[in-house]
Amino acid sequence: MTNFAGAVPGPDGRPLDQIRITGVNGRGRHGVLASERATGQEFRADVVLHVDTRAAAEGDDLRATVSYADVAQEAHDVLVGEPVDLIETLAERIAAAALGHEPVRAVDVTVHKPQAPIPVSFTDVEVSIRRDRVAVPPVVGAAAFAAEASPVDRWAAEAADPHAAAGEFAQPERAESVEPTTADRPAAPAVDPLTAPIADLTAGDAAPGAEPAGWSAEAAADTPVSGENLVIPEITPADPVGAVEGHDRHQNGFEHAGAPAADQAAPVAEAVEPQPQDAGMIDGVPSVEHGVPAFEPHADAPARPVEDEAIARRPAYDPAAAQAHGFAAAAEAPAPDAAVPGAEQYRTDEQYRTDERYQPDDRYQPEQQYQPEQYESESYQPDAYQPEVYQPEFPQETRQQFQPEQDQQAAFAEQDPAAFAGQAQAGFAEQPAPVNGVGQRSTPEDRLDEAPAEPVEVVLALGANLGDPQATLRAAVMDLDRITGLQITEVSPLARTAAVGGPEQPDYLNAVVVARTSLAPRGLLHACQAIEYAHGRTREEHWGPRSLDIDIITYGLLTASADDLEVPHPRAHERAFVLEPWSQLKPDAVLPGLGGGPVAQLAATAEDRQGIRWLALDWLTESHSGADPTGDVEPQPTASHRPYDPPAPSQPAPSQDQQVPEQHAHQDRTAHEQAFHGGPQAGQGPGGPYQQQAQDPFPQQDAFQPPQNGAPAAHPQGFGPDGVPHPQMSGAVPPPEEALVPAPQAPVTDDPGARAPHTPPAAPLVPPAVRETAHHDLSLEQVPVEPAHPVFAPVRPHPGDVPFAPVNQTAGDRQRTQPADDRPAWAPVRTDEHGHRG
Ligand SMILES: Nc1ncnc2c1ncn2[C@@H]1O[C@H](COP(=O)(O)OP(=O)(O)OP(=O)(O)O)[C@@H](O)[C@H]1O
Ligand SMILES: Nc1nc2c(c(=O)[nH]1)N=C(CO)CN2
Repeated sequence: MTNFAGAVPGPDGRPLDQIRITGVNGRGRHGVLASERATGQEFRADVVLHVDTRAAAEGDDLRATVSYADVAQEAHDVLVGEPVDLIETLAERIAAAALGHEPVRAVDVTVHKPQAPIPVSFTDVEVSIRRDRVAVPPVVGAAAFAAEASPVDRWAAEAADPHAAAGEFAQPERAESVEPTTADRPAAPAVDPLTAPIADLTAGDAAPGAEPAGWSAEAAADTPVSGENLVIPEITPADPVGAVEGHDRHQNGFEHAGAPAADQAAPVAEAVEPQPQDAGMIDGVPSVEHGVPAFEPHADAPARPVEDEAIARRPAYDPAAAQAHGFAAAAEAPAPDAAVPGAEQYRTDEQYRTDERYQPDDRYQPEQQYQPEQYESESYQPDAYQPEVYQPEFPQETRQQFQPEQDQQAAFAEQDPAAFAGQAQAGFAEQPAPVNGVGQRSTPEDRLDEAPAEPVEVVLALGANLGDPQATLRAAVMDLDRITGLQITEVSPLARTAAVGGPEQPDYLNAVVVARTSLAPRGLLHACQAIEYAHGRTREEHWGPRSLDIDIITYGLLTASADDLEVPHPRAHERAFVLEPWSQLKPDAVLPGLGGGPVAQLAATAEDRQGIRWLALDWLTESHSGADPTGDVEPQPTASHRPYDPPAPSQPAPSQDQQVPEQHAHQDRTAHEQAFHGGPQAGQGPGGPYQQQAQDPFPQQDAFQPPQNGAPAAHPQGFGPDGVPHPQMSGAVPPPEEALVPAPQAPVTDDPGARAPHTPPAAPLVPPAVRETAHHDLSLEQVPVEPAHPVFAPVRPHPGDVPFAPVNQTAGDRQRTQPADDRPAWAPVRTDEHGHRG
């Protein structure tokens, strides 16, 4: 009954259990036809609740799980409630209601419409969605973000001031706070170092953790929702429940937000094609298309204002608000389900509450069913939480984050009652304490088992040098993004790097992804390891060759060490193969912890920096490692058959010393196109529809200039350190030069005077981010933009822009972040059920 394969992993990485409710019936008036509105018809819902049921089973206690009766009732209420056009909307609302129950970590909803007005014989129409608790806050308002000093600046300021108080980049005892930069901000609560960067991003101009300044529930309730200010994180393809974060708020005091939630629900849900999100990373069977979302907001939609971000954090569907507003109107119509036999079977809340078997003992307060306080009771939390365990490592302020939320809030309230009250109104005060999948704080082994209260930004490093590394890394990116509780936001260029340490082995391909996660650090480690294993990872030799390696580089600003996991990764600070792609993606990134600092500077001085052979921008959609990205053909690298024999040059042959790898690369690319896609214009390329461009997507050699003093000689084929194809590799084709970012040549300098001043460009210059992290002066170097690059826009085409569109970014977001450039920043990777790109 569910269309989603594979269990959803819980915060600890273990698969969650499932509670299935099938065939919830209701007669509703949903549909786009007037006749459907007038007469109504039958709708049916199936709901799968992904819950950890162990604690409930252990204590035989309903309170530790979710009452299926409640969820069934809520599903029924939606089916018979306010008429909407789409069954997608119904599914979204039911999912939101289910996720309103704390123990539910994810939910699958199928809505059936067996009597749909279809003029041919059919059995049923159904829509299935999976939603989970990871909510990605809205794309950062560029202005709000730009107003902040960059992390590097803050780091430098802190490093330069010997008298500086505990700062954000300090070692553990000083790692807890991110200072508001605006004097008149309300005082913030102690900031959770895990979530501080995210709080920064999401709170816009407000203090970390606070609702945006000036926002009030009442004011937001009056905010009209239109294509202009409609916020879409709730329903972006793999952004399953932006609604849910808001919904949590509903559950915790947000229901007073008022009408717009109900108003919002219809346009939001009907505008976007739900994209199932498969948690199948365990079995490694991709079943998701990261496609172009159906919904695009108004072309000149403004960057999301702060107020919009507040709205974005509210539920897409708020049953309470709907009841008060949307449903009230619906109630004036004749009750569509009045005569549905058996409807009363779902009306069991009351039964539960009056049924002796479920009578609460003195601890049981139905209205507090999943409130955090309940878990403070002895039976629920005998030994779960012992702050003193952590005391030696943490100063008081830092420990605050591991105290129950209520304690933090009490401290905050004491510190600044007014600010506290403001936040309480906006839902802060009643946010649940971090809990595991059953709504009950588990006994953490250590803090690496603690799930964060809010999604945390994490940086993961991927590496591979066996098999078809590029294909593996691509698949790994998609697998990571499918983890329930993890959502990739950005992907770095791909670096080919000389192997560091270990035995003699082939070069690596390395990349870095930035993601947000609601998983505990250890849960994230296990999920990453599951993906490693799914891709054939074995651990035979220390630092030996491997099909896939995924390291957790950072987990927010957390600094923690245990036998099995250390964050930040203890060797990240010295590894150019991690730092360089990371700094390309995030030029301002700062590595916290011992040996940390600005990533670009660390990259510049890392010992293995010379081992960075090239960086490719378009690796998610173009093949640089030799394997056919469609998976149809597996080219064999042999002396007699190169994967992509270059065709006869269409240009005058370059002189010997001009025959740089880029030339090979370009030729190889063209040959690749001919071999696998019938030539450059042969319909849909591997990157999906965005690659169908009128102009030759692979410009001729003379259409652009190769980097003047940039890219070092990459080996035109083969993957061995000496350029000879390695027997274990399927061959390596360097990317075409338009996809290359010059690899580092000289140490980076922070002295702007050391860089030649920019002359007015005849053509766009190499983007600053590239220049600054390429470690040499490219100020006069020009790169062509016409004809269009095939897939990726250059790194950071506009200051402050997102360099690579998040994997899940919507078309609307692309428009906002790439206003002056109609080339796609990122072509969605489409995969079939076997993970092959279509
Ligand atoms: N931040 C981290 N990310 C991933 N694994 C970690 C981390 N910290 C500790 N580990 C532990 O390291 C163990 C070895 O990991 P792995 O085999 O991937 O190491 P490696 O990649 O060969 O070497 P390196 O850790 O130097 O990258 C893992 O089983 C894991 O428990
Ligand atoms: N170039 C490169 N060298 C390595 C890598 C890697 O990913 N890239 N990983 C290692 C262990 O994790 C050891 N050495």
